[in-house]
Amino acid sequence: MSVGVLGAGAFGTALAIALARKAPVQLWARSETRARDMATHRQNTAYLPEQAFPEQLMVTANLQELAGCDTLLLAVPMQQLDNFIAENAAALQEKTLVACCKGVDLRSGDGPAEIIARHLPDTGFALLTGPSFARDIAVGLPTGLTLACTDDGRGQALQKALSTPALRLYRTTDVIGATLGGALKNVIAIACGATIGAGLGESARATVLTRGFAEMQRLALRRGAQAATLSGLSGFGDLVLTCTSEQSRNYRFGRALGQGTTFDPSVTVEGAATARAVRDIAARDDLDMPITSAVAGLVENRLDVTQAMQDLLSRSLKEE
Ligand SMILES: NC(=O)C1=CN([C@@H]2O[C@H](COP(=O)(O)OP(=O)(O)OC[C@H]3O[C@@H](n4cnc5c(N)ncnc54)[C@H](O)[C@@H]3O)[C@@H](O)[C@H]2O)C=CC1
Ligand SMILES: O=C(CO)COP(=O)(O)O
Repeated sequence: MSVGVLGAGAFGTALAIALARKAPVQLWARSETRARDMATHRQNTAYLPEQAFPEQLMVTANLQELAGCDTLLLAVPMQQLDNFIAENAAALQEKTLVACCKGVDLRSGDGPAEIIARHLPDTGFALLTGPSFARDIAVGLPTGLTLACTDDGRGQALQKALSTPALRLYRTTDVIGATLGGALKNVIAIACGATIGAGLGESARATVLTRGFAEMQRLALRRGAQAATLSGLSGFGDLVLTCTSEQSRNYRFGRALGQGTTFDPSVTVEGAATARAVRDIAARDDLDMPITSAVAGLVENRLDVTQAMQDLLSRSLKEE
């Protein structure tokens, strides 16, 4: 299997570094200047400074140079995926595409599998997701991920090719569960960050995390996911990591909301758009997702954290 990575942000670069420790990898960046800078300095100074590129990592801004790769990892932000696939469909045909993004597209309500199937119906698809910070993967710290692929034969081949001594992939055929777990945990991480940022305490965060997990399960099971996937790395595992770590951008964005401070708008925060997309899906499916709705309200500046928590606390008492 010959692997290329599309998208040279933090995650694409980290995956390329990890995989290039065992085999040649081509990393594609959309900016020619950035690609040249990375090729010269053998590191990604913008997104992952001080992580030296292995010898077998090649960088290019020319997609044609990845023509020989049969497997392409897509590491562009979720809200850019549709345009990215549409613009580059010709170069992506007859490849196995492994989406590495986490989220739900705001315009269509779709995940990566549906978006790719719309543009490239005959293309093999898998999703790589789970608890992992880019820097940890780049450094070579032990990390477990979920590889979801409905075609288990393809899934097995990908699992083998994309695992390394430090990066351990677990396999599932439940693409729906893996997609929704990875998408929704970011929304709940924003809520947890907001809870801590507003000074509401760690006990409150534990409740938000746990009730957020109940929302994740409610939506995912309704959409056909398996409960075991939600309890696995791509669901519960990533939820715990993202809701409790200062490394998480979603958590830090939420914390800034709670503190009433500004947050750099250029930073990728997948949970912000996903909260709005999922709030709309839940309304259509007649599902109760109060924490997700609250995050959507915070993101849209219709609510502040005090009001959002007051709304959650004043709901009628329920069975767990
Ligand atoms: N950073 C992390 O620790 C992890 C990130 N992810 C996921 O990976 C995905 C990408 O995130 P990051 O790499 O962290 O984001 P990032 O903000 O570090 O990088 C995004 C990259 O995508 C490129 N990009 C944006 N729009 C594009 C377009 N239209 N065409 C081509 N390239 C485009 C940017 O130039 C940039 O290189 C997200 O869905 C994120 O949730 C998943 C696990 C860990
Ligand atoms: O997905 C991630 C960890 O698994 C990265 O989280 P952030 O996007 O919140 O930084």
